[in-house]
Amino acid sequence: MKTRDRLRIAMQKSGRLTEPALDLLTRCGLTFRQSRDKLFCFGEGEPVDLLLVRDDDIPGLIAQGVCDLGIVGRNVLNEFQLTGGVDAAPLHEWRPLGFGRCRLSIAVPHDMAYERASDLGGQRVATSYPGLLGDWLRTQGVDTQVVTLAGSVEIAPKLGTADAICDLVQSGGTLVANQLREVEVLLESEAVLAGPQTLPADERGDMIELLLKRLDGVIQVRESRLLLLQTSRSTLEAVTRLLPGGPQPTLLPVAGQPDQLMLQALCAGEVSWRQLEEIKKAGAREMFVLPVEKMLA
Ligand SMILES: Nc1ncnc2c1ncn2[C@@H]1O[C@H](COP(=O)(O)OP(=O)(O)OP(=O)(O)O)[C@@H](O)[C@H]1O
Ligand SMILES: O=P(O)(O)OC[C@H]1O[C@H](OP(=O)(O)OP(=O)(O)O)[C@H](O)[C@@H]1O
Ligand SMILES: [Mg+2]
Repeated sequence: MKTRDRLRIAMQKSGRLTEPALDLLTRCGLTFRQSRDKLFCFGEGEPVDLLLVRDDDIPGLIAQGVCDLGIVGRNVLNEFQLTGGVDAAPLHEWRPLGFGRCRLSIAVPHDMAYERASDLGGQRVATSYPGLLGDWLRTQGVDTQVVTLAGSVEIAPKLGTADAICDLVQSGGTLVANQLREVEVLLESEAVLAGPQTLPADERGDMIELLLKRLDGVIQVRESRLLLLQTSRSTLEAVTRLLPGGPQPTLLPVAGQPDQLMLQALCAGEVSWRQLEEIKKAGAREMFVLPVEKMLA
């Protein structure tokens, strides 16, 4: 295949991962010219283009070298690794991206007795993930018939085409609506940045390394908060003890008030109202929690 000098990233054209994936790439400083109804988006600033496709096609496009990277659910990536056939050059999960969280679970009708995997012996389980389910059943040593369906898996037990199901669960609402009970979690999933196991040894490899660094910065700050507060020197120790985890806080003098200090702390996650109230009780005042926009270590 002709080598490209621009990086090409595959992502879902229209679905659950589309908005958060575009948002993430935008935060990494990438902008695109084409309208999103098109299959191809040309990158304006950096030499990075997008291919907008069905999520199921993303691992194959990377394995064939049509795209250098893809943003796809771990469920789809791992299923491809198990069932992709000749196309299935081993892929690598370069980064978990923290959105599109769900799990692949086995669920059974409320009236079916289930205590352990062996209870599935001789039963039929419907799924759109025959690779992941088959792999799990093998590790459990259970002989179960896998019924592969493209969608609407949750109604298979009612239709009598299966005894149990193996499907994605997020809120659990679909299971409740279909009188099903979740009994095993096979995979915890989220969107990931997938790519080949070894990066291309040309400019595209350099571009991927740059993108990974930016992604790390974006992912790290997405949850980060900067906490600013004032405290007197006498309450500093008590206040510091209550600070949420993160690197050592910075202390600054307050002009004209020698016993007062301004404290600045980077917190790894949300700072709740309750935490703020506790810190205030310990002697802090003038507290601010600020989102962090960019960070470069
Ligand atoms: N409740 C959920 N149900 C299904 N997938 C979810 C859920 N929450 C997060 N996801 C993740 O989002 C991914 C995309 O889900 P979506 O329903 O948009 O896919 P799709 O219908 O297969 O889309 P496409 O048209 O691209 O094939 C899933 O593969 C999974 O990783
Ligand atoms: O636990 P929940 O929050 O209910 O989410 C899980 C459900 O969502 C998905 O279906 P979707 O609504 O996308 O329909 P589809 O199966 O036709 O894609 C998935 O296949 C489950 O059925
Ligand atoms: Mg799909």
